[in-house]
Amino acid sequence: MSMEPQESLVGEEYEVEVGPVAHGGHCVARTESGRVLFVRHALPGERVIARVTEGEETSRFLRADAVEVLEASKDRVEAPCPFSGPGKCGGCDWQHAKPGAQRRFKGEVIAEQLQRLAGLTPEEAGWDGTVMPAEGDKLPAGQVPAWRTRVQYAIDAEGHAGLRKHRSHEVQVIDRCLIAAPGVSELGVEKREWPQIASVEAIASSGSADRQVILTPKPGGRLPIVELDKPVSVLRVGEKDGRVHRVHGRPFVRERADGRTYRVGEGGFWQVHPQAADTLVQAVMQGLMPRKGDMALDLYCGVGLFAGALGERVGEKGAVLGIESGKRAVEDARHNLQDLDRVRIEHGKVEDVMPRTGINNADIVVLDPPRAGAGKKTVHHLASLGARRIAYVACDPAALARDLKYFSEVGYRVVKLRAFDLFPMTHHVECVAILKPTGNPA
Ligand SMILES: C[S@@+](CC[C@H](N)C(=O)[O-])C[C@H]1O[C@@H](n2cnc3c(N)ncnc32)[C@H](O)[C@@H]1O
Repeated sequence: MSMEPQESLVGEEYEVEVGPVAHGGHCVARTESGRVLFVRHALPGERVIARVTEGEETSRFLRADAVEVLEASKDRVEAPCPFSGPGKCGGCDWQHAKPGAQRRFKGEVIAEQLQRLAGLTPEEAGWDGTVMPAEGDKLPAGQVPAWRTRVQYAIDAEGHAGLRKHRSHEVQVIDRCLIAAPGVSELGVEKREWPQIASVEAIASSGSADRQVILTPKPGGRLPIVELDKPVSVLRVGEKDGRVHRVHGRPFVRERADGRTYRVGEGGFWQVHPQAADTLVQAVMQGLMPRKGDMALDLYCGVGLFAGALGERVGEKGAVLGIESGKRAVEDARHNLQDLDRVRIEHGKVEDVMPRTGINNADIVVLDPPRAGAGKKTVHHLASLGARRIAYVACDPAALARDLKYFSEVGYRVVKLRAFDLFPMTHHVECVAILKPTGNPA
């Protein structure tokens, strides 16, 4: 292997015609010599000047920003956020696109991943090709949905709060994040200084008035007295153990979904969009159609969102088993579902707990894995349980498509797929796929 220093192409500019959207919040373009560019801040069909932000002579592809638009797409709008644009905040990918176009791009990415990794057309996946906005997010032109109930602020060397630039540790200082939920903005994290602090996560529950900040001090840094514009509970990340500890106030926030209250402690997972938990529960229950007496699994169950919904529906003769690897989330799930004695929560990794507990059958299954997906081993194990329906909740269409392919190898086919825009302005999208055993019309 040659150890010659490679010539950086950062700063080089190319005039290009912009091609389709690719997974990750950018578009594909080619230079005259055929080199592939992943261009941010561009839209399909535009002619732009793309300035390279990452890459060398020998790189397989280059990353670039559209720094000048020569021919604009009809989908382009002026980015409503002043901190969006080349070299600025990396949080949003599609501020410069109309909301309908953003959803269309996300749909194109899902279609491409399904075709490439699972060999499925939208029709074969039981998908109408649409990406649905969350309830209340269809706003008049120029208005932006303020949906983000959890914001991870990075703190710069002077102690100012901001957000990280794209693929960088640099901080874009901001005075307001346009997509932050009002409960987060009202705290005024951006208005004060945070010496000795590396990051501040601000959480505003959408199901209660609970507000929380989780502080990560710099190495050796001391915690400040936290005075914000609204009362908050304060937690900190321990320097030695990396775990979240209570400083004052409640160590959890209370969220609501499907008519139940869920305690979410110490930085545990909860969907970030206020409509997301209810939207996903509804889609999963419509797809699984639980029956009284069913044996149900909720894999990667977090604080018990789907286990709670299933526990309500399978009746006293049914049973629900949730599996979750986060210790604190398991405690919360057990607390949240203590009134449902048919629900049991096991602590551990799905791939370890399933074989260990000897689960060998289930009527219905929901799985909601992290971005990496479930993987071949878990998919194959799941298929052996003989469930009549499986609901797969996915935040990464590439991992979903790969896992759908694994399911198809072991006798399960996707019969319905729905996609939801639960992350407006960003490239993220949530999918719910419903699978049935091949050849089973029920
Ligand atoms: C996308 S979240 C879903 C949580 C829950 N279904 C919800 O909607 O609130 C994924 C969860 O899986 C957990 N997790 C990650 N890897 C795991 C594994 N290998 N086995 C079990 N749980 C895992 C995480 O701690 C997280 O709570």
